[in-house]
Amino acid sequence: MLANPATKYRRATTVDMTNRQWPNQQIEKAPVWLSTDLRDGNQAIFEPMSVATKLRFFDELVNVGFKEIETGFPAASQIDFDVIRTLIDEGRIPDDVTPMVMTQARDDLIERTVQSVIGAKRAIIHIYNSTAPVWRNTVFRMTVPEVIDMVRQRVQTVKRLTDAHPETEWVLQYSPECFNMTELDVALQACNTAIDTWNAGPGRPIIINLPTTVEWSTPNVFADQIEWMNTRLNRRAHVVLSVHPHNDRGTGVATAELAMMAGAQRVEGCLFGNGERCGNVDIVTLALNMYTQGVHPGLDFSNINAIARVVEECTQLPIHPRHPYVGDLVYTAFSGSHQDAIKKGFDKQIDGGIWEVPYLPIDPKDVGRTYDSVIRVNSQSGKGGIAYILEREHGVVMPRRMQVEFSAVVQQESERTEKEVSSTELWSLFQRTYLIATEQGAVQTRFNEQGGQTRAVLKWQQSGEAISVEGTGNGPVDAAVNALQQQFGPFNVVSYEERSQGQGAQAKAVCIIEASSPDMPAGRFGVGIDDNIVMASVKALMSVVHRLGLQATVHCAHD
Ligand SMILES: CC(=O)SCCNC(=O)CCNC(=O)[C@H](O)C(C)(C)COP(=O)(O)OP(=O)(O)OC[C@H]1O[C@@H](n2cnc3c(N)ncnc32)[C@H](O)[C@@H]1OP(=O)(O)O
Ligand SMILES: CC(C)C(=O)C(=O)O
Repeated sequence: MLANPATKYRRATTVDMTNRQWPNQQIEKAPVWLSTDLRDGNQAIFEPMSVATKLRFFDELVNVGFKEIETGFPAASQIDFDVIRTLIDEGRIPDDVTPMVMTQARDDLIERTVQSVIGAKRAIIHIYNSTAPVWRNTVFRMTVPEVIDMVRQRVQTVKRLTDAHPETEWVLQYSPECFNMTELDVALQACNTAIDTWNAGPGRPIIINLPTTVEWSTPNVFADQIEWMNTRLNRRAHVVLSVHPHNDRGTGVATAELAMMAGAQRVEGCLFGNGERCGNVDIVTLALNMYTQGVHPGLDFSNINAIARVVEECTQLPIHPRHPYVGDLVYTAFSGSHQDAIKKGFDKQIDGGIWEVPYLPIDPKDVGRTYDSVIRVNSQSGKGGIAYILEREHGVVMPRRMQVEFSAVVQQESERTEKEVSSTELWSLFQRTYLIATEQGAVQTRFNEQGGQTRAVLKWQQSGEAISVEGTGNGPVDAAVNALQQQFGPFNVVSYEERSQGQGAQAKAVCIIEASSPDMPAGRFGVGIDDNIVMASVKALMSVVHRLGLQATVHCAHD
């Protein structure tokens, strides 16, 4: 890299404006969306799409809700010509959808382009030429007046060819390519020439499409450029002002959003930001950004994964796991404080209420995603996330102090393995920690009432010995505690919770007991799960005794 990049790179020209309006605007309604997936997107992939693939993609775009779709560059490729002809000849374009075809501003190409859409109900002919100084001087080797004259002549060609087919409703789209790098007065002259030559007016609509062909400035400069044009275009009421942002600086979405605030009525882009170099603006992100501001974008992403799979198959390009709204990881929190906040947010979230779950800007369900992987556990995770998974996937609701206790166990495990702890592994760790003692040696119990007291007899095998203990108390749990104290010495039940796991006939009782002992005054938790509530409590007691590290002190009543 250079010590002084200013010797090599020119800074974008700012717009001299004192009364800019766009910073005070908000995006209040959806723009007209044009998908250029089949044109700009198709220009940017290893293997351009076949006719069949393009037709499949077109159907998907219609399903998503696009009303304008650029199907290709028919004068450049037979495939693109065949696609648009198939769509028209087979009546595959819904009445409310308008196809667009693109061409350079060259007579021979325009002629073939118009031929490709003869017979369409409505069609947009899109012509472009670059207006920026480097292109004028290097590619076209033309002066400004010569470039303007080229625009006039090519629009006349489109007009002449389309006027011969009044059965189609024709729309002209003119793009001054590299608009963002063009002197504003030159861009305005080119656009107004197109507008006037087309004779835009009632029944003769025109789209003026202003691209950031190669993104060059901060988005606020582009917004200024759009506002400047918006207030100066001829016949403004008959012009649809469109933008076509690219993403070379990684600010394509911001550029489009500020442009909409500055007066853009239409946005061209691709699903998931495919397109030349760093992509066209990502229409999915733009649309869902609007949605999460409470403005419906008019596009339907309620099954975003299915759409993503179609796009991946058609483009043969994978979508990044962190891609906004759709990436595999974008609804997942690994870090403890995020997990804790998300769990609390879910607990508090009211069905049908304003969405207020921390760290999740959108309810994953609105785009057809589940809550399954919202929380994943690794060494960065904390108690909240672990508790969330155990509760959601295994129906175990841990009391707060137990969450702290178990998260230390999980932390140790994930640091030992240096890996994520899956939900299955988490459950197995939970079982090894809390349930193993009771599952290994099945306890047999007998309870009966004696003079208003409950008498408990507990039997189990321990190190090959059959143990049997007895105790009385004011209920089965109290009696069982007293019986176990005979065997293990004193311990004190600090808290007791019982809930059901599952529903209906399959439901089980989950009992969680916290107990302390003279050697472990801070206490430990034990868990018992059983079809029977009392049995779950006894198992939880056996578990907590084991976790307190209590050893048999008295061997009583051996069978
Ligand atoms: C920013 C964008 O995405 S714009 C879209 C770009 N997409 C494409 O180009 C894909 C399809 N294009 C193609 O396949 C080819 O360019 C074709 C088939 C259309 C034309 O191919 P060719 O006739 O071989 O010409 P080629 O592409 O090399 O064009 C160069 C000529 O066109 C001129 N030209 C380039 N762009 C334009 C334009 N927008 N309007 C008018 N003339 C143009 C150049 O000045 C050059 O003229 P010259 O030969 O007199 O110097
Ligand atoms: C709108 C056209 C010319 C385009 O693809 C671009 O400028 O990026």
